[in-house]
Amino acid sequence: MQGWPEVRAWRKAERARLLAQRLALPRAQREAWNDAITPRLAALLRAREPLRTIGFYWPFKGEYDPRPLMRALHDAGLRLALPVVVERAKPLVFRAWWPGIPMVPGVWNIPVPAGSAAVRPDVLVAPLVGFDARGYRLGYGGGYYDRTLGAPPARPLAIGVGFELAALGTIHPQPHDVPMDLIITPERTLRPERDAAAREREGMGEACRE
Ligand SMILES: Nc1nc2c(c(=O)[nH]1)N(C=O)[C@@H](CNc1ccc(C(=O)N[C@@H](CCC(=O)O)C(=O)O)cc1)CN2
Ligand SMILES: Nc1ncnc2c1ncn2[C@@H]1O[C@H](COP(=O)(O)OP(=O)(O)OP(=O)(O)O)[C@@H](O)[C@H]1O
Repeated sequence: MQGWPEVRAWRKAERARLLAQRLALPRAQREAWNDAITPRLAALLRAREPLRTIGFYWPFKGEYDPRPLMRALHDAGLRLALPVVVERAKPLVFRAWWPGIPMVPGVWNIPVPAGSAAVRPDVLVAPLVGFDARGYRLGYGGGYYDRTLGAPPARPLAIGVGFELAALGTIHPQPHDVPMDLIITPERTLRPERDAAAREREGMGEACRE
């Protein structure tokens, strides 16, 4: 693939294909996959304690639905937040969320908390339209998560969540793309950094074997 115009066109087509596939899933299939993701994500977050604030999202277009987990984490005393597009082509702002807080429609009519305080999540759970084994994520094309993760000062731990049908060989990463630290699907947890190091070691092991 040559250059960004070609990659951008390819991403646009892949996005459309993956979204159509996801939206066509029978509800029971989606629910089964959601139910498989929730305990994996919960265990992963528990292993990372102490956590202060977790940035989630309000699902749309057939994304993994994190709301049952959000309620459970809230009851367990964690602080939660939801993304708000405050300005086009700027990082997302996260606003505190708790069960029952009034919501208003944001961009694309995705509900956002009405007027709660802006907070800085130390973990971001990001929905995936597509992903690759190196942890790169394909979203809706706004670049919002890339900008949010690329913005100083402290980079939150980034966890991508999606279904296996979103797996791609490569998303043709560009300089602006920020890889996820972890990716969770109903079937596996990818740790791109660690997996790459393991592949490297195996390769070396092969070469060094007497
Ligand atoms: N559930 C959920 N909430 C979320 C996100 C998400 O991915 N999932 N976001 C994660 O980012 C933010 C909203 N994302 C957006 C991404 C793109 C555009 C947008 O305007 N897209 C252009 C197309 C861009 C292009 O293809 O060049 C458009 O529709 O015209 C708007 C919002 C915040 N909330
Ligand atoms: N840090 C950044 N600074 C400037 N432009 C950026 C930055 N990150 C992304 N962009 C721009 O935003 C667009 C993002 O396209 P890309 O295909 O990477 O989106 P995406 O990762 O699918 O979107 P999203 O993160 O909103 O789900 C590109 O036009 C890119 O040039």
